[in-house]
Amino acid sequence: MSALLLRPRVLRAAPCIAFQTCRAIQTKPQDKVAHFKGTKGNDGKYTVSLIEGDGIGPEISQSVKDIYKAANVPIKWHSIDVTPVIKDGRTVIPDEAIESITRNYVALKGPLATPIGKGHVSLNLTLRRTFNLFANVRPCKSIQGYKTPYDNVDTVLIRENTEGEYSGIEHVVVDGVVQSIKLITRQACERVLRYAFQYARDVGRTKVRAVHKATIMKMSDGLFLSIAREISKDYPDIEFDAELLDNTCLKVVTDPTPYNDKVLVMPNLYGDILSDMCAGLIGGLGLTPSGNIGDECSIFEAVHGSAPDIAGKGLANPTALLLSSIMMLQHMGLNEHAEKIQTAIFKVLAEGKTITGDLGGKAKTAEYAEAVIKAL
Ligand SMILES: NC(=O)C1=CN([C@@H]2O[C@H](COP(=O)(O)OP(=O)(O)OC[C@H]3O[C@@H](n4cnc5c(N)ncnc54)[C@H](O)[C@@H]3O)[C@@H](O)[C@H]2O)C=CC1
Ligand SMILES: O=C(O)CCC(=O)C(=O)O
Repeated sequence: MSALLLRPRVLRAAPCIAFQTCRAIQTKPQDKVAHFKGTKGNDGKYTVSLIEGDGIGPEISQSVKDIYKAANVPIKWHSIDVTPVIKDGRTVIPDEAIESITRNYVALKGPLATPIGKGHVSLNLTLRRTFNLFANVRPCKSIQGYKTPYDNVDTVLIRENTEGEYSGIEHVVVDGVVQSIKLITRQACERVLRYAFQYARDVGRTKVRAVHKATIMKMSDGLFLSIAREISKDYPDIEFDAELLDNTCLKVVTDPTPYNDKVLVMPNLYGDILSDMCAGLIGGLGLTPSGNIGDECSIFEAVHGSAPDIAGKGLANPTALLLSSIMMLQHMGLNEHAEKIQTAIFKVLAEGKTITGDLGGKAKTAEYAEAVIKAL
């Protein structure tokens, strides 16, 4: 049944946190049972849908596949093609791809490029909407041994993932005047906010902070904020406050430490931008993972895009996609495998001998992956 049809009482049920966490992603392991619905096949393996993606996507996906094979992770990849098709005048994901993710409940996705100012709609956004992936969880934690201006960044940002500024409702009013609508619904606010409070509780973060611009967007962000206040009453153990987005940006880059005990939750666009900013604090987009979480399926992907400037040169850092896959393994309850691979990644990064160019090293993507395999 469409979530839109659910009665409010059902919507208010606390969402189950979709994945367990460990050192890279968070500071404290969770004890909550993941709600991954997939089951192993007769061969003892899970099937995971894999979208290799555009630009650097195939290169970094290859690293994940190589490392998983070496680590004997009980996963079979089902590669799917999401080249868009037009159906009834709308750009949609091919049925086979939708069926694969629906069947497997989980996917790992490389970056998908979107044409600028023309062409097809974003397939990233289409996937999030198709599968109702309402919360985008973006943790960002300093890598031990990799020196940046701050060595204690540990932010967790949860972004509303299906509407807001990315609703895709745009039209020409008259020649020279266009309108893009920021759509905010109570239903989408409630589910992502409740998820954020529950997430904070489950991972031992004591505060939830709503990031907004309700001073300007009094109705849309105003609704988000007022629902955040309402929901906070159901979580008396979690401190709640709110902060204007511009102030958050200033404070995070001035001193990220006060954000280490918080979960930041916000409308779609703010989360997109703020997460890139946080990535900059720990060494860049080559390092930050994310999970698009839904009630049925979840899709894990790096925060970064297709990096056309370095695509096809073997220069990409696969760590962000690898850490996204670690979030995926935790979501699937494959914690030992997650821990083993993650430990190897951090060992290689901390040693600093075989790191990629974005981190100041000289290693090619495949050499880095080989070093991780040796460290397993
Ligand atoms: N979730 C997704 O699939 C996303 C897709 N995109 C798409 O990606 C395309 C390019 O967007 P950009 O704005 O250039 O952002 P981008 O994230 O692709 O690249 C920004 C900068 O970060 C670097 N970078 C990114 N990932 C890296 C990695 N793994 N290793 C080393 N360096 C890395 C790039 O070389 C570039 O200099 C666009 O078509 C956009 O629509 C952008 C963001 C997210
Ligand atoms: O779909 C795109 O082109 C980029 C989307 C993006 O940056 C994101 O939402 O993470």
